[in-house]
Amino acid sequence: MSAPDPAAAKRVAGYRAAGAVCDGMVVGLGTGSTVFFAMERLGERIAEEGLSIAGVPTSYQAAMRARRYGIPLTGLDEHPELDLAIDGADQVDPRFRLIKGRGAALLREKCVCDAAREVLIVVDPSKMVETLDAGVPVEVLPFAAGTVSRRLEALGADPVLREGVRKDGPVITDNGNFIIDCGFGAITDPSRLEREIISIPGVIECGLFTGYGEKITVILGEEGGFRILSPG
Ligand SMILES: O=C(CO)[C@H](O)[C@H](O)COP(=O)(O)O
Repeated sequence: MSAPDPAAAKRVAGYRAAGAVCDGMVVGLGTGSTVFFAMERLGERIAEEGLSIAGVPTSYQAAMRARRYGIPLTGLDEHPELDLAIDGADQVDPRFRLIKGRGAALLREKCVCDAAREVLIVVDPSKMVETLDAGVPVEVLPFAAGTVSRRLEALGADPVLREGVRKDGPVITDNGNFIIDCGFGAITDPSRLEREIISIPGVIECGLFTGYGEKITVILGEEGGFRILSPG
């Protein structure tokens, strides 16, 4: 039996999400390999069907991809309420609480998730877990990285400043901040942990998304098809 192909599953999920977009919608565009498949398909629909939409990108990378695929862009100032957002995730639990931020786009991703009436989370099966236990990325004001790290340690984390790849020193986010990655082990109360992290002075945002389960639909791509998982 051949090994599962995450890229094939991601493509199925992304393409299915793009199929849910209707003419005239303003759509939040997440960051990451799965949502980029959705953007690829949206680009095809714009070219083939004349689909008319505008996208709100969550990172420079998402904006660059959108331009490549011919998706017109707008912002939250023009559209503080979005019809839909499409985004990926690093982990999803049965109550649709998420860990996001592998790509360091979590701050704008949370703004877009919050602004959207409906959110499609596109994932491959490796992302579905019973208990969230991946590292939680925390976006931090550089000035306060030291004090924030101490406070995160007091919450039980092992904070590690994220380093650049092909760039010396820390990753600088699209918003000019640092990312501190925090392993907590199995997270028994993700909502409480999210509240505790974001209440630390100097923390801009964290990658726990625990308050959006009601408006999230998960599109779980598999090699041979997909499953739509609804809240509740
Ligand atoms: O949160 C994210 C970026 O900050 C991504 O959505 C998440 O990491 C999933 O990425 P991929 O679809 O490439 O697995």
